[in-house]
Amino acid sequence: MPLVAPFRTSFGTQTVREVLLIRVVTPGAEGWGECVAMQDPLYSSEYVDAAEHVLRRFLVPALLHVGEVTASSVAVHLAKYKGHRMAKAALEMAVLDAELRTHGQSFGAALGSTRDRVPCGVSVGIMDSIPQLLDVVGGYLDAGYVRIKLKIEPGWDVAPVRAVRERFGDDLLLQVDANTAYTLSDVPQLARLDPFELLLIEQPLDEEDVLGHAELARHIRTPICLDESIVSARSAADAITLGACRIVNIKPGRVGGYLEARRVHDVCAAHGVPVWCGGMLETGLGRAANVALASLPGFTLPGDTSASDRFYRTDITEPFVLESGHLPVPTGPGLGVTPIPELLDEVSTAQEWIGS
Ligand SMILES: CC(=O)N[C@@H](Cc1ccc2ccccc2c1)C(=O)O
Ligand SMILES: [Mg+2]
Repeated sequence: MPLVAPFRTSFGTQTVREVLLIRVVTPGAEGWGECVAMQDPLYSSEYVDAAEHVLRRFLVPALLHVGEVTASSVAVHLAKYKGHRMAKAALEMAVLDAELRTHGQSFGAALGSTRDRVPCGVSVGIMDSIPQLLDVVGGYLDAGYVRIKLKIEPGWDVAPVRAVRERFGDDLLLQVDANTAYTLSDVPQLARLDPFELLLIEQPLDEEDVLGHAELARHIRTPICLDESIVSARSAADAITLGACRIVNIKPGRVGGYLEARRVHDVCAAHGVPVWCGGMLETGLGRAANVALASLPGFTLPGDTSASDRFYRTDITEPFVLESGHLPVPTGPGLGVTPIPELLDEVSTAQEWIGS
């Protein structure tokens, strides 16, 4: 799927999204899952071809051998295979969708939704110039987004943040995301962000450097939020206990599924740690599930649950359209959305049936 504009982060520039979808067929209903892995292993170790391979070779056969499968048992059946959380999450999502459609229950109702719409933030890429950045940010604010997140990297951090603060004022909800681009030697530079009263700085250091984030937290005022480091409820509890983060970005694919995402939410709530729903440039399928998740009570910060047109001119489902800075939580059975066949066909490059 082509992106409406190049999206540049500290780990590269994306112009196209290659996405792996899973359709599960059961006697009761069909279910859809979306794997959030990128085409290349730049955000994490997973990537589309690897996810496809591990699903075909190990994960789908494991479920086919079980026979009767429920969504809550998928993770147990797949646990013997290490890692591949995004691939596992996509499979569990498809089984959960089929199960919920069969019983006529929405994702929101199943996960514990307490709201019927969620406030939406937007992730803004690294730009070629400050004027271009200010134009793009202005456009998103005009569209109604309630929070701005700026991608940063060494050489593009203090100046863009200062420019956005000076242009749009101190009341703007503003945060940054480094995608692991800094090290502890950058502490002085990161401390220069403190005067701008950011909501948070997301994943400044390497995803495995939990103690480094705890050390960084002793030298900067901006609250640290972790993304890539949080791969499960256990890792969230460990990071919080070690003082590595005060806020958590929850991405169901990164933690192994929506059921684990709810456990991350519960662990963070138990520690009084606010969470928000991150984004992986999902189609309307993953977007529907993320908006439902983002409506749980502990999601007290606006997430990267942007409208479909933030990234795509044409989504494969009915588009999610921002209404007064919010997206409505789908109410239909399961995801509440399904791919529109002709739109899915237009972007499909390959498909494969794996049956028992
Ligand atoms: C919205 C946002 O910033 N997402 C990720 C980074 C990201 C960036 C580019 C991507 C391209 C294809 C698939 C996933 C991607 C995720 C983040 O929060 O760190
Ligand atoms: Mg991030």
